[in-house]
Amino acid sequence: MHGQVLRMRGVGVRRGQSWLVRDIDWVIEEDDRWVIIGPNGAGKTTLLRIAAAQLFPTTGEVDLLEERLGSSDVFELRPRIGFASAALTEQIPETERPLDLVLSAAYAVVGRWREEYAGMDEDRARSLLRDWGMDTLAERSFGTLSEGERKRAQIARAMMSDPELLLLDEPAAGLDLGAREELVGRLSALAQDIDAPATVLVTHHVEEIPPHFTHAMLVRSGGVVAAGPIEEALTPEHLSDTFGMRLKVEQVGDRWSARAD
Ligand SMILES: Nc1ncnc2c1ncn2[C@@H]1O[C@H](COP(=O)(O)OP(=O)(O)OP(=O)(O)O)[C@@H](O)[C@H]1O
Repeated sequence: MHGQVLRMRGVGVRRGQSWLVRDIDWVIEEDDRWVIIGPNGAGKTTLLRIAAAQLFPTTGEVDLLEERLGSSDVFELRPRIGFASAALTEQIPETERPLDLVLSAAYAVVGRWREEYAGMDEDRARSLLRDWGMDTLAERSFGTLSEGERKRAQIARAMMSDPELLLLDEPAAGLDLGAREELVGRLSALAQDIDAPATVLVTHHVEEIPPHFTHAMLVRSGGVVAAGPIEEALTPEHLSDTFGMRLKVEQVGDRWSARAD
């Protein structure tokens, strides 16, 4: 597919009297790698769930993979989108093997080609597990994996359907420094792969932004503070507005860091 993967226009989500997100305009092109940054409760997960065709906005229009959300079949759309989040991880049984976790993502994809190529699924699942450093752990039970291994198994699963859009909700949350750095390295390699899908990664920490991510959206209280090419969006002013405190932002090499000013 060429061109735009996602376009939101005037998107808002209301629950009761409050707006979880509002006035969101956002375009993702196929080669983009976005990071969404913002404090707790800013609306990051809400935006990701709309992009995953799991949540319909109260207002506005969403064009997702050349389909209009609300007038197309979400069950055909969803397999075209890879989604990994802590909420999904919690649903995985402790006894599940990573191989089956990844393999079962293929069952969501329906159609004749799927039946014809079913024999290739296990090869693809094993190859994805290898890409994410899980080849020796494919047969272990999920409950025995470290936090970092669980995250990597989830991302391998999200990639199984060869998605056109990859959504990662806080993939580095709860990881120790070594596991975080390993994940950031792998995500950076993915970001550089020209065949990789358009990607959106949600995080609270600029230190977790993998090199070669191209765009950033900063959100606060359901609204966009800044969005665009990462070096234009991720300024001290914008980050300070986003977190409601004076922050210094530094770029050292291809990594970012921030602290109170
Ligand atoms: N069904 C709901 N009804 C009312 N409020 C909700 C509902 N779902 C989420 N919210 C609220 O909407 C706001 C945005 O939630 P969201 O999960 O999108 O934020 P977030 O930026 O991902 O936060 P975090 O960083 O803590 O994960 C939060 O204040 C949350 O409490």
